[in-house]
Amino acid sequence: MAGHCRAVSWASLSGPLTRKPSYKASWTYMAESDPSVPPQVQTFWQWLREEGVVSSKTPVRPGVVPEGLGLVTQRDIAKTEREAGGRLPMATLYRHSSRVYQFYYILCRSEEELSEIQGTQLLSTTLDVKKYVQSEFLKVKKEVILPNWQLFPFPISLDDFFWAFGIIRSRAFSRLRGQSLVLIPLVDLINHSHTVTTEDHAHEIPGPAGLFSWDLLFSLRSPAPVKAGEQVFIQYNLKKSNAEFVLDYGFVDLMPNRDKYMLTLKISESDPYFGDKLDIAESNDLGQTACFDIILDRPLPPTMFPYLRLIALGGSDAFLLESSFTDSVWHHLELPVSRANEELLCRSVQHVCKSALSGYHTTLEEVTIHPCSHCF
Ligand SMILES: C[S@@+](CC[C@H](N)C(=O)[O-])C[C@H]1O[C@@H](n2cnc3c(N)ncnc32)[C@H](O)[C@@H]1O
Repeated sequence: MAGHCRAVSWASLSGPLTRKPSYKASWTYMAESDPSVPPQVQTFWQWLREEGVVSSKTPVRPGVVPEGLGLVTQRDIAKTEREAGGRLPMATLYRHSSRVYQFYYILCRSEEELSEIQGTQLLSTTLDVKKYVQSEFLKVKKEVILPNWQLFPFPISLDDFFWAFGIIRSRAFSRLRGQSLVLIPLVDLINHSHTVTTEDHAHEIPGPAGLFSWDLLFSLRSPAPVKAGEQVFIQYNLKKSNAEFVLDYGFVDLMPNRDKYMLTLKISESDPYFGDKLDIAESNDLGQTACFDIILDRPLPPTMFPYLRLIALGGSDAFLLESSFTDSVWHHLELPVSRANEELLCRSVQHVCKSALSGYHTTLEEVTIHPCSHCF
């Protein structure tokens, strides 16, 4: 089978009713499986070999790596080769490879365990997502599962639903033509590295039938040259904060600028100048509530201080809210308006910080890092 390119189409990725493109997997070479990978993965790999999807010269194979399982190259993938279309074409079908399905994992933590992250924004986001998944499950159960129970080979529990939700969040590829999300099992073994600075890795290419075919190859391109035996990495997401990384993937990333605190500010409805302040905020693309990402070691968001000064505006400074200042008020707010206004905004920021910090049950000095058996 060496050198033979065989395509397998994955019905799970498309259906005749949707008329969406179906993906095909193609491998140009053959590969041996790594004996250290779990038996299920070996069985799956064997099946792929029997189907002619992989071969001994397949450029990557599943391997045991510090991140759990990953994709390890069998030969050098050179830069020129990559640019000339040296792809890692792949697609598979298998389940439960990961040592830890992290999203599922954090969402399924008990209230007591979650109290370890008490005070963090991660806790409130996790609890919100948990509630959302639970309510979605009830909806899906009522509208899809119960009316079609005969289609499901086993009862589906909330736990199964959390599992599926976690799989999608941590393993699906997005932004492909015709599909908002795709799950491609073997490809989903690819791990993240902060050293990769581009998200450009997933591509669709026409299948053997050409441009007008519904069959597409999913092509994953290594963003960097990789030496034989090394792991291939991609960049999962350049924009997510570390809290989002933990929620979606279960780990924090080393890339700078991921440590964010989202400061939420609000113009109070009981403010005597509420209407005027809201008009000014809205004409500067902000609203009654505005969220500002405070990133460690980075300058504060430029619109945060004008917004804070606007919220604090009152007393003898309230003349700035008059209509004659409509065009220039924001410009004035970019610099301190008065000592009283500046002191008020400092006090309110201090108050926000103190109440955020009071949510933690330990101080930084009291925190001891416990080695965790689930961490890599
Ligand atoms: C798409 S899967 C990758 C395959 C996964 N390692 C496995 O064993 O199935 C994503 C998961 O891999 C792990 N992972 C990926 N990149 C990682 C990294 N740089 N550090 C730690 N864990 C990582 C996380 O558990 C993440 O949720």
